[in-house]
Amino acid sequence: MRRKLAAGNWKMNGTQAALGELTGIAGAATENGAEVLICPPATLIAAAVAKGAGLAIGGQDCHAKASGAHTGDISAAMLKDAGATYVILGHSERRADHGETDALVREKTRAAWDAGLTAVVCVGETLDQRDHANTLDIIGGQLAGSIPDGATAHRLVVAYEPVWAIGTGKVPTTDQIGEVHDFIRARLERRFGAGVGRSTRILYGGSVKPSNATEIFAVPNVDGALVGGASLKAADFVPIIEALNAAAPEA
Ligand SMILES: O=C[C@H](O)COP(=O)(O)O
Repeated sequence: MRRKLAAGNWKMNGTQAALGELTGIAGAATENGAEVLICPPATLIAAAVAKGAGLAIGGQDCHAKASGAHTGDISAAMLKDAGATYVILGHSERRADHGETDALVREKTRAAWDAGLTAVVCVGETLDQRDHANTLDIIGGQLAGSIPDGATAHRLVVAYEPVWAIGTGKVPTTDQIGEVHDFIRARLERRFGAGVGRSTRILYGGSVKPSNATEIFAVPNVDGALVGGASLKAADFVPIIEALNAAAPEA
């Protein structure tokens, strides 16, 4: 059985004052419900671990190397040392802003696994790619290129985030989400075997809000969400967690 996952990506938002939101968010995390993950800026990870009892805390990126002369970067082991258990990798904003390729994301994922972190590997098509009916080819290529051999359901989560849906208020239809999630599930089963493929969680991300969460979580093979803007405030994120808790478990 796949435990559902409500993941919040705070991106480059938040100072110490933002940690006050964690109390309300943690209040919605129950032992038998969805796992709740918050990925704050790196500066807040240790404090979030201290304050966010009942929450998993993650990083938003890590370097591919374990240590060395890489000014400004953070290794997977450093995230782990600060108390993180997850790290988001290959987010489209990093692919766009920092030129991250599938090959680099694969190296980072390997580094995350070596440090004992669960990697949330992001994939997603641009609007132009969707308009040219290339969505599944793009997703298939990103999956093949960004995930190293040796995946397990414990150390891998896949997040499907259409680039055109991030922060735009535009959301794919439930049929479009379902098509991509079914495709990702099939690719994971084909490459890593039925056991790993069926037990790996696949999140949807892109303009998830309290108003659309229930509909999205009813789509088969949607095991939760990677939420940006609506994870910054407990008042927005808690109803999303509750919608996930209310969603039927996967068949
Ligand atoms: O990582 C989160 C996604 O980029 C979604 O962001 P958003 O919920 O603000 O659209």
